[in-house]
Amino acid sequence: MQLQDLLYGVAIKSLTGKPNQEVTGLAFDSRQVTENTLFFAIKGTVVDGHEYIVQTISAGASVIICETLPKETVSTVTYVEVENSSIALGIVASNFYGNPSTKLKLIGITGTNGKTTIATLLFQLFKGLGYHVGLISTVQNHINENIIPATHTTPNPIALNSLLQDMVNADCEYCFMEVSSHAVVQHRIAGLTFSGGVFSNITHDHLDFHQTFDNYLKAKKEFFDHLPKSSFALTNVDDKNGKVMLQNTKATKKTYALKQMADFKAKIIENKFSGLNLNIDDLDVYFKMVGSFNAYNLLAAYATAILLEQDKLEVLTILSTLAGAEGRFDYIVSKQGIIGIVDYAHTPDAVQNVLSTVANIRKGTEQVITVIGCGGDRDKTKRPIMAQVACDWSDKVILTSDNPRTEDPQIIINEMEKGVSPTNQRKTLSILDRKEAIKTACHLAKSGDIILIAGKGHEKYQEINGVRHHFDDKEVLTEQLNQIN
Ligand SMILES: CC(=O)N[C@H]1[C@@H](OP(=O)(O)OP(=O)(O)OC[C@H]2O[C@@H](n3ccc(=O)[nH]c3=O)[C@H](O)[C@@H]2O)O[C@H](CO)[C@@H](O)[C@@H]1O[C@H](C)C(=O)N[C@@H](C)C(=O)N[C@H](CCC(=O)O)C(=O)O
Ligand SMILES: Nc1ncnc2c1ncn2[C@@H]1O[C@H](COP(=O)(O)OP(=O)(O)OP(=O)(O)O)[C@@H](O)[C@H]1O
Ligand SMILES: N[C@H](CCC[C@H](N)C(=O)O)C(=O)O
Ligand SMILES: [Mg+2]
Repeated sequence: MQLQDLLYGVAIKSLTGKPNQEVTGLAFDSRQVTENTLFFAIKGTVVDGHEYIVQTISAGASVIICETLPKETVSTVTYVEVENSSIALGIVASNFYGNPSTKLKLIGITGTNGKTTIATLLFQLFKGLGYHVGLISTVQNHINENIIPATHTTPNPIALNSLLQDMVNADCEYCFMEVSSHAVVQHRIAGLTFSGGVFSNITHDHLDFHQTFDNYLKAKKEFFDHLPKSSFALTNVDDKNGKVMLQNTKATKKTYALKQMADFKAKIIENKFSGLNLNIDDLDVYFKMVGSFNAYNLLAAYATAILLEQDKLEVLTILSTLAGAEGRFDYIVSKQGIIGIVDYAHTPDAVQNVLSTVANIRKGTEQVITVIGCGGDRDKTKRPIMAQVACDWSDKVILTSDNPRTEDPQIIINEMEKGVSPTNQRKTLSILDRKEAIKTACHLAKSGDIILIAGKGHEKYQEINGVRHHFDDKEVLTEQLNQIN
């Protein structure tokens, strides 16, 4: 493709060299550069991509997009100076792949918790309604029936636009995607045309990356600030920051809530292990999904479908049969009648939501045993709070390892232990090995008891020092529950 066409929509500060270079590939990583590649020099959280410019030219890069021009330039190479290389990457990637987001209806879902659940429900719902559909999510990406493994919640702009182009080629009319706050700040969604945006909620997470809650909130809000006038912006007004999200959006504002006045309302009639009974837009409907937090997710999916002009009865009929995403309140009952739940709760709010759901639906005499850890190289401030919430809502807690990544897992556990109050200490154990922790929980449980394994949900690995070792909470839990008599 010609450079001039790729640069359409990019705010250029200066251009040095031929403006009509042929570009056959894009890369933001020097290690991916080959002949006639356009290289984007990006200042990252670890290194500065500008340091690799010379190396990429030796590897065949014909165009460099950068924020600072190198002191020495090469005459055969075109240098495009921009204010922000990450924004340019989003716009150029979109042009390179034929602006696929304009050729289908792209709906973005943002919020601390619930993104995967809402996006997956919408994907399953629209497939059930007979459409060709795409999904971009933490668990996996989908083009209709085809599964494409996910590396991030929101992929980088090259992977993202390539995926969207494949969806367009597969005749997808809709794509439901998660928009993480990292993706907004790093402009992974720059250049995309959204038909709608959905906000689930905002609570404590990712303060390692955003530093303050206010920055985190601004990142989420920025997604709505950039939505086009032709799109809709749907927000949860039961969340105290729900209205803030839409303050400056040009999109058509719509609201949903269980407790406040809203455009889309639902009321929980019954909340049991067998599912939810909701009154939704004046109709009583039974759903397979469990927990009041899932009432919000179901309502968000329902409202989105109605805003996308789908038939109310058809939508509710299909939604009532769906189970949501893998590893979210996924439960099994052992031969002895022990209930084992695997859930992806990895924030204080999510842990509280899952455990309060358990508290609401338990009969009263059984014990709740929670196995929980916190990820390494992630927000350290949530560690003691997650342990505290787990203790406040459980009869026994086993603190263990999650994905330690490059950190010492024992130090992570020590930081969690700081949240355990003296009165809660007697119900808390620390077992470093996650399998041992799950095994111990199963041995402590008696018939009727409820075991929650929190934090890793669908994940099939445990990441230790850059290596992903096979680990599957549900597999281990099932195996251990089957072994006890
Ligand atoms: C903190 C973070 O988001 N990091 C992402 C970021 O990396 P970075 O800014 O640290 O990059 P860097 O290593 O400093 O490098 C800077 C630039 O130099 C380039 N480089 C680097 C080395 C080299 O030899 N040559 C070279 O050209 C890099 O490709 C990059 O363009 O840009 C990379 C490329 O897109 C991402 O893969 C990487 O995700 C890391 C792996 C990650 O773990 N991200 C997580 C935190 C994340 O994004 N999570 C959210 C979900 C959060 C949620 O669920 O709510 C997500 O959307 O997945
Ligand atoms: N609407 C909700 N409100 C609060 N907690 C929720 C909600 N939906 C799900 N949760 C909790 O959060 C966990 C993660 O849910 P989900 O995967 O849908 O969120 P996510 O926003 O995609 O997370 P991530 O940021 O990791 O991608 C669930 O396992 C559950 O414990
Ligand atoms: N998207 C979240 C997932 C956390 C899952 C948890 N198992 C962990 O590793 O911390 C993150 O990257 O922060
Ligand atoms: Mg997700």
